[in-house]
Amino acid sequence: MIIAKSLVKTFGDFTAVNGLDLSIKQGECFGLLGPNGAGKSTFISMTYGTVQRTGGELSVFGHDPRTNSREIKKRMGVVTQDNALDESLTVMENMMIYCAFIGVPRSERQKRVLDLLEYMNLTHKKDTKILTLSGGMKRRLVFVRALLGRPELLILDEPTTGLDPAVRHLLWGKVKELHQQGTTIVLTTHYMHEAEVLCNRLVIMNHGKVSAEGTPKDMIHKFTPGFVGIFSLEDRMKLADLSQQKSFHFNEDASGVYVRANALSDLTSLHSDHGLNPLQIRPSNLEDVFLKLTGQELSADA
Ligand SMILES: Nc1ncnc2c1ncn2[C@@H]1O[C@H](COP(=O)(O)OP(=O)(O)OP(=O)(O)O)[C@@H](O)[C@H]1O
Repeated sequence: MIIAKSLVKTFGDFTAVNGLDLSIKQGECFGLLGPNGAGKSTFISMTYGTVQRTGGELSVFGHDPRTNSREIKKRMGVVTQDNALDESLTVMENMMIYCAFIGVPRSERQKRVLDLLEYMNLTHKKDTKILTLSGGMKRRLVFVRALLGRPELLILDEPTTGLDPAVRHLLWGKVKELHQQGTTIVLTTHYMHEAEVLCNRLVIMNHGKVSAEGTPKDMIHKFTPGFVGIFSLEDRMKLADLSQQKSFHFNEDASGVYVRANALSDLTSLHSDHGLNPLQIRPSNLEDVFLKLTGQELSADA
């Protein structure tokens, strides 16, 4: 559905996307992860022709966005990072104007808007001015807007940033539902848990290209297998010594010392053999992979 080959985008002498290769298939919920500035939004903007590529190849639904972005936009819905709603108009007015803009037949507009407002639990706000909506309501409304064209492909650019847990969980449910109904989804997020919950496949981007690709499970298994024990900072010296001897992966930040080991028993033995009590032990997760691959892991053995 989206194929990028050696894709490049430069802004002046700065290269934002630097030889990106990826292929997103119909029916996937595909995650694009990467640190700030990795080139995720630039890539997304290239898929619908708002940003023109500098080099390489890009096709979406078999079309080149450089020459055929209209065809692509008809079949795609986008939840952008900024809401871009007309604050002085009501919810209904905003959505009706958007329906006209994307060419929904006049006779269908009202029903389509009302159905989607219902779907996103916003019916009671239909005559309310955007100005008075909460951040969570505005985000849900941007989802409504993205779905008005009944897209085959839904692009979600950091869809839950800044939202409270209840709204985030509600949106996760909706994304899962849309995916189950056959919508192809491309998601960028800085919440690793969100990517683990929603994505069947993902890439981690760094400096404008793909660092790693796979299912969340495979990536964890490949790059950071095992378990992580979190210890108090007071234990840092003892743990640093033991990590050298036992080749544990050892990191620390302001909240504690993180020790990753392949086997759970390696961590529990720190308690039985050395009197070191973990505050928590958890299976390693996508955040561990992300920190490792983007070079942000503070590691004694790095
Ligand atoms: N129009 C532009 N002109 C100049 N530089 C740009 C432009 N758009 C993006 N960039 C730069 O390209 C790089 C990649 O930006 P991009 O927004 O694609 O990253 P991102 O991975 O989406 O980051 P974030 O997670 O912060 O949204 C950044 O360094 C950014 O400053």
